[in-house]
Amino acid sequence: MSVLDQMRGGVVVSCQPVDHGPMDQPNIVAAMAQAAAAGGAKALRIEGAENVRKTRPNLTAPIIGIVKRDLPDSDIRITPFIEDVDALAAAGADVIAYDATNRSRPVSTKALVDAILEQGKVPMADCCSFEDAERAAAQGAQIVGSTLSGYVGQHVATDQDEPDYYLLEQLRKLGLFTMAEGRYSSPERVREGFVHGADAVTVGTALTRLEIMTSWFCAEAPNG
Ligand SMILES: CC(=O)N[C@H](C=O)[C@@H](O)[C@H](O)[C@H](O)COP(=O)(O)O
Repeated sequence: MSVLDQMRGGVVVSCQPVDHGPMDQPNIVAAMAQAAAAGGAKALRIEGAENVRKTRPNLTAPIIGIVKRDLPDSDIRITPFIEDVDALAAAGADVIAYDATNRSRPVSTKALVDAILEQGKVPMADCCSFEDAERAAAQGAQIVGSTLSGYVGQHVATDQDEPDYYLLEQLRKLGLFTMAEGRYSSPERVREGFVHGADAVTVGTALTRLEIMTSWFCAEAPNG
């Protein structure tokens, strides 16, 4: 079965602990991935080649790999360099996701897609708009995701904001595999994602960022 068919109609769990928090360790990421797969996740989204390498051996489900970087001269964070693509491929990622927004960047999106295809991996475009996805489709991306909607520009979405169902419906029209991603923080939102045309829905924070999840519950307690 192809990687896309393995993910179709299912939930992808993004195992990205809070940066530099106590759970930000390859062993823990690998354990979270195994637990998520045991719970029914059809694929895992993993940040960092080291985490992918640690996770791969104990998992049959596809891995969507990314590398996140903080660059001094660009706002692009997700898989900005060809060397990131190569490291993720060598570590065992099946899909490689990259920032597909139209912002100033060190390496063109076309070069990134070409490098991912050259490695025999599936390119996934993390988009914030329909235009991003259209451009990505023309360049050879095989998955388009709503990942960056709400995170580019002035207003930055909070975890409490709704997912971008409208963008999802637009992405659907391209006829590519459509990933709903970003603020799918409850089973109801996952259901809505499929109603609005997702082929798969990625859930991150609500399952794998314990500090943030805990704070949601604590916010309802009288002593915070
Ligand atoms: C904007 C950005 O950098 N998103 C990242 C992409 O990898 C992750 O921080 C998100 O956790 C992931 O997309 C899943 O989304 P959510 O955590 O909302 O379920």
